[in-house]
Amino acid sequence: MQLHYIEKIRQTNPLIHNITNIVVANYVANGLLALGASPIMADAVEEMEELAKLSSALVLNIGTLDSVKVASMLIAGKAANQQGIPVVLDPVGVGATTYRKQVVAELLQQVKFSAIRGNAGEMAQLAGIDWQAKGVDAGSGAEDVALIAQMVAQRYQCIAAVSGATDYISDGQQVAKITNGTAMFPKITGSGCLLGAVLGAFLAVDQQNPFQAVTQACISYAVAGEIAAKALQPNQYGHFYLGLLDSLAQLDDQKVAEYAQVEVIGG
Ligand SMILES: Nc1ncnc2c1ncn2[C@@H]1O[C@H](COP(=O)(O)OP(=O)(O)OP(=O)(O)O)[C@@H](O)[C@H]1O
Ligand SMILES: Cc1ncsc1CCO
Ligand SMILES: [Mg+2]
Repeated sequence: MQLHYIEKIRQTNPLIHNITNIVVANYVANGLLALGASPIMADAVEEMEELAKLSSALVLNIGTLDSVKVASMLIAGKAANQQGIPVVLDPVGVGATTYRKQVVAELLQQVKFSAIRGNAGEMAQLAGIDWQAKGVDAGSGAEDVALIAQMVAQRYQCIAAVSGATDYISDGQQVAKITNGTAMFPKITGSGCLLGAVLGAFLAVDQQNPFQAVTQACISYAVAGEIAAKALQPNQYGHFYLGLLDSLAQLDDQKVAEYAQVEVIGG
């Protein structure tokens, strides 16, 4: 079956509202543009409700959170729920501090998320599993990552996407295991944050099949990185940073299908 997510994104040019961190905001906006979506980065509490009416998806990323931003996230999330548009959570570094844990708990309580995306350390924290995370980096732990994805999906009734060398996507029952990608991804900052925004764009064009939308988003993004890395020496991280944007711009659904390395278990 040939899927047409990228074609649909380019045809409909969905507006993706991001409340994201100061490290990656510019990169995420450029990545969404390269893919064919339309980014808006906006934090002011005064404009959250209006933006929910214009946007096709909302992405909340707590990377550089503060109390003002969190207040906007809560209002934006609730307004997006009311409008029926998908909301994505990126719980950056959630295990690192008490404040991050408290904020994520409150967001999860007050906002219904279509998808939560994080690295293994962040998602293990949300699943309540013991894990040695390191700041915003994944760290290591003994637990089966597929199980972490399933647990997060069940606990928060959403699609869970755990990124890493292998990505695991779950709706609570099925788990998709994706082995595309490149070891250059963790050498640039914001690669996970951009993936969270890309989930927003894919969900925006297919609200009926969120598991499929998130799985295809993760495959497409990993394939874009894989193709970008092929043209580079192993340590050309700066070139990869830009090459990933070019590769997203050049990607199409056919190339994704050609490169996809995915296995779906359970269901
Ligand atoms: N070692 C690896 N080999 C292949 N692909 C990888 C590897 N590590 C990460 N990826 C890919 O990198 C992308 C970003 O995921 P990652 O888990 O690195 O995000 P993250 O830790 O949240 O990043 P950041 O916080 O810097 O934004 C995903 O598409 C994932 O598949
Ligand atoms: C490095 C860093 N610190 C807070 S957010 C962020 C971007 C990657 O998660
Ligand atoms: Mg991250």
